[in-house]
Amino acid sequence: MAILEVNDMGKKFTNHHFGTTRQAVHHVTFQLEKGQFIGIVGKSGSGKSTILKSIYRTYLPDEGSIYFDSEYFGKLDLTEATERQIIYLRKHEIGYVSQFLNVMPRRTCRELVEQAVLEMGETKAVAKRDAEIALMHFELDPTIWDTFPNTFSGGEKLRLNIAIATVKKPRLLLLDEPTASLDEKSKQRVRDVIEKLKASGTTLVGIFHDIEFMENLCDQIFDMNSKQIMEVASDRNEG
Ligand SMILES: Nc1ncnc2c1ncn2[C@@H]1O[C@H](COP(=O)(O)OP(=O)(O)OP(=O)(O)O)[C@@H](O)[C@H]1O
Repeated sequence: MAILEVNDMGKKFTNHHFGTTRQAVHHVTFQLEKGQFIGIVGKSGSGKSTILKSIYRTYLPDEGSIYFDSEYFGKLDLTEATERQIIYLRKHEIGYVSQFLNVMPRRTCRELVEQAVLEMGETKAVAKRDAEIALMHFELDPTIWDTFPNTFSGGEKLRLNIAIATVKKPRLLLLDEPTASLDEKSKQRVRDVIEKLKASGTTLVGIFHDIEFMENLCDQIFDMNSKQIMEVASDRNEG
């Protein structure tokens, strides 16, 4: 059974001040089974982020449906889910990583990762252990674990962002160019975590400008230009 089914989804933005309407995306259809990864490719402004934000319900689509097979609620249309359901899903089942760190202020790096684990119902001891493993994996220096991330470098913020989202092992993970300014070694670290999450059943939707990075991880690629799925040969996934 599909974990995520996007059916003929569309979203337009109206600017009341200028009296203009822009169709950001139109006719988006794809489905994902448990543990699959779909990559979205297309030129700048073609609506890639709009698709992710519609699934996360930052935006409410005005056409089509987005069915998510929730562990807690069962199958539900995210375009019709209540705010309470969306809040629950964001906390427990659907993760979103962008290039920007958007976290509670005055929480240390370590506390932020621990908090993410605690939200999944784990004990304090497990949260401490998993947070340290994640921070080490993403090579955040222990000297900054107990400091506030507002002074972190761009790359450190990105790596912390990915650590917070992935430590929860969400059922569905949305990745909006999270590796944009990372070096090759850090990208490899992100790839390792994505591979582990896939193997443990996390379903992923991702946008990466680095097509090579994406191709070897993805089961499907959605091309914004043709609105078609390009199947990725399975031998490429094994390589
Ligand atoms: N909140 C918004 N209000 C108005 N227009 C928006 C909004 N969000 C996106 N758009 C418009 O929708 C279109 C698609 O934007 P989107 O960010 O989804 O593209 P993208 O493919 O992710 O681009 P990029 O690769 O440059 O990040 C753009 O024309 C953008 O201006």
